[in-house]
Amino acid sequence: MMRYISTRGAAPSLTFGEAMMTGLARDGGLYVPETIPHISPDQIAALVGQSYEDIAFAVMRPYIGDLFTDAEFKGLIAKAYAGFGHMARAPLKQLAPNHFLLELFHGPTLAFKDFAMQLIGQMMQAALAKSGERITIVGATSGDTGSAAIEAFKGLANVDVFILFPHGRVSEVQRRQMTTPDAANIHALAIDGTFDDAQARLKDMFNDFAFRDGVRLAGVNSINWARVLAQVVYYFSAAVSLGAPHRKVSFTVPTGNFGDIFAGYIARQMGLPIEKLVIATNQNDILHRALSTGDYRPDGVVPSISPSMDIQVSSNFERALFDAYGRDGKAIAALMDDLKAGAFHISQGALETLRATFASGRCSESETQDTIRQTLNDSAELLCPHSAVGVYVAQDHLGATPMITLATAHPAKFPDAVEQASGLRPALPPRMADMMTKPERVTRVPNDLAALQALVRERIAR
Ligand SMILES: N[C@@H](CCOP(=O)(O)O)C(=O)O
Repeated sequence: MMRYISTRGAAPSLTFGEAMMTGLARDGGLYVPETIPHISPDQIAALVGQSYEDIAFAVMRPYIGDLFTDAEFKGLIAKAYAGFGHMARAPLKQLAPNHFLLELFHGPTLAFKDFAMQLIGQMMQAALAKSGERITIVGATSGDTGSAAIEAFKGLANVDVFILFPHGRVSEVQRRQMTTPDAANIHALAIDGTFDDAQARLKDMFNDFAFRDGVRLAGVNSINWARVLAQVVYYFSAAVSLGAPHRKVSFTVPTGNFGDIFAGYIARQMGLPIEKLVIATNQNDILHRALSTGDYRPDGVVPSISPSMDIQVSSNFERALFDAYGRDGKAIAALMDDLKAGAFHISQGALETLRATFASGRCSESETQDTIRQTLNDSAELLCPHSAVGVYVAQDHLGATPMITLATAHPAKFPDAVEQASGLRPALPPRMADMMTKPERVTRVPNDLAALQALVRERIAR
């Protein structure tokens, strides 16, 4: 049965169910499968024409061990995607010759995060129903993960959800998606700091074992392997629509915490014929700089019109480094120690390994705006700023291989930025129309571990 190991090599290996409920490994690392299951060209060919749900089952089944029976797992997948607003779940649109857009924003909160969050919501509920346990989820968000988690877990009796978002650094729609749900188990916390601060405090909570065990802490960020796994599926669904396994494709991914593009990497490792995975960054371009120079050096988060990507410490890059360093946990632990001291340098061998799979590019604020305007004119597609970053960077990598750019969020989540760029103000779906006038429930919190822990303890004791 599949086991999961830590990228830092000093935590016990776990089953899928344990890794899903654990979040961060106890040595501070991230869980990855001990081996990556291979899908043969014939098995990929058999996915052609299947529903998104059937592809999801075929791709994820080898990873989940005996946590669920086949029938249970199929039932959870069906429930997870039933609320999506598009029959195809992740439809492909053509933008230009050999350039396609994968629309990942038809889920309940209008962002790609719903693909994984809706499913892990179902899986965690089913696992908790079997164990009878109660958990405390703490999540860090730069805008999209938070609302997706709240939507997936609101109102559940055995889960409390605390979402840390950077005060004043998410769009109004993103903020209201987190602050207007009135379920008692939801706690929206606006932290005085950046997303990197929020994610660092979240990891601090996991690394404080007394706190972690005391509140039964669980994570739904992409530090949780189950999040990454669910996102592998749409790489398969898109690639088979464009001719895989007989034709290669490439993907460009607007990138922040590196979870989404890492899911593409896993699809490639499984055998999906992906030529290149292109990392698209906004002005917070640490990943582009790291791939270009080998230097991974955070230099402060600068707010942008694509706020979900305003990140300098991309958690999942650690998973890619783990493979690039030949799965040497000690080497990864040393790099992460260097990062605590300010930066790390990627060895030449590891850099070449990364460059064999990944390319990268950066998009400025004005290029983002121009791309929104230009894409509307040329293809009648209104992009959100994050997707525009992807489309801009993809244009430098177009060629004989079909390029699929991930459209990670609906433009209506960022109406001000989109209107400023295009003159069009995208409307929220009618089901969300009252959100802009509902009362908000939010607690402003300092960037301070002890204060956050006290707040969590106090709220769950109520
Ligand atoms: N861009 C994300 C940041 C958190 O990423 P995650 O994939 O680790 O949950 C967001 O919008 O919250």
